[in-house]
Amino acid sequence: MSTVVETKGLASGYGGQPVIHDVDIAVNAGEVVCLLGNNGAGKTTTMLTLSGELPTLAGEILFDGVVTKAPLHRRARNGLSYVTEERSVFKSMSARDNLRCGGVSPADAVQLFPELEKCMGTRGGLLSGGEQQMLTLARALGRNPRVLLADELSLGLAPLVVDRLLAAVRRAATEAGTGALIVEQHARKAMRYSDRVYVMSRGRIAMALSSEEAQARLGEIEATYLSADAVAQALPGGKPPPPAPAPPV
Ligand SMILES: Nc1ncnc2c1ncn2[C@@H]1O[C@H](COP(=O)(O)OP(=O)(O)OP(=O)(O)O)[C@@H](O)[C@H]1O
Repeated sequence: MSTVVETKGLASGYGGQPVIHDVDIAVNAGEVVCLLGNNGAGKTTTMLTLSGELPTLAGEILFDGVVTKAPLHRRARNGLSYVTEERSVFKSMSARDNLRCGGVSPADAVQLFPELEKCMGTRGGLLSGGEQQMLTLARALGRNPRVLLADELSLGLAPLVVDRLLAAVRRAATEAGTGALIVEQHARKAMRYSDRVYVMSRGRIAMALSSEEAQARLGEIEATYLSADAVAQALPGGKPPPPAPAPPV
């Protein structure tokens, strides 16, 4: 199995100040890998750096085994599709034109998401949140990317739509060999559709495990890294969680 994207000792951040440190991540062709972590853990910063939108401050990024410092548009030409946190449909263009200007045929998009057929003539801004994200993902996957980076694809969407989106990513990995790195709030769901999981905390990789193992340890992962208490502790000067109430005597 070939590694399509890899980081070694990666540090990156803003204004020359690192917020992620010593990040080692690898995604193989045909794999879905999930990046979990609480708010501010550094997931989006990692994705921005992998996409070429933020500069590397230390360490390196390799695409297909070759170190790259190329900007996003060059990485995109070489097979990277990047879906950002913000919904990225062109609001005044029809769904059909959104696809065409991404070089994707509407028929391919409908094959992936049949529910898009009825909205092809509708302006992007008038689509529901779920339809917008299906359109975005259809545009990203329609280019048959070697690497898909998807940041919070399913933010604020209904559980059924989340399943549709994650299943489409899974299929692209299994059937087309895309290597996908996804940031997801729905940890449990994401684990069901992925092969491996990285958990980030305070800008570092805290755990790297198979999705099966992550599912078995979900309670521990949530309590330590994803809960409100874990978020409070990760903040500068964060207080430890209050002690659990004493059992009744
Ligand atoms: N544009 C920016 N300038 C300066 N610091 C930033 C900027 N964007 C993010 N940060 C800081 O970098 C750290 C990591 O943020 P990042 O957005 O990568 O986390 P995240 O895990 O994606 O969180 P969330 O789940 O809330 O999106 C945080 O401390 C955040 O405040």
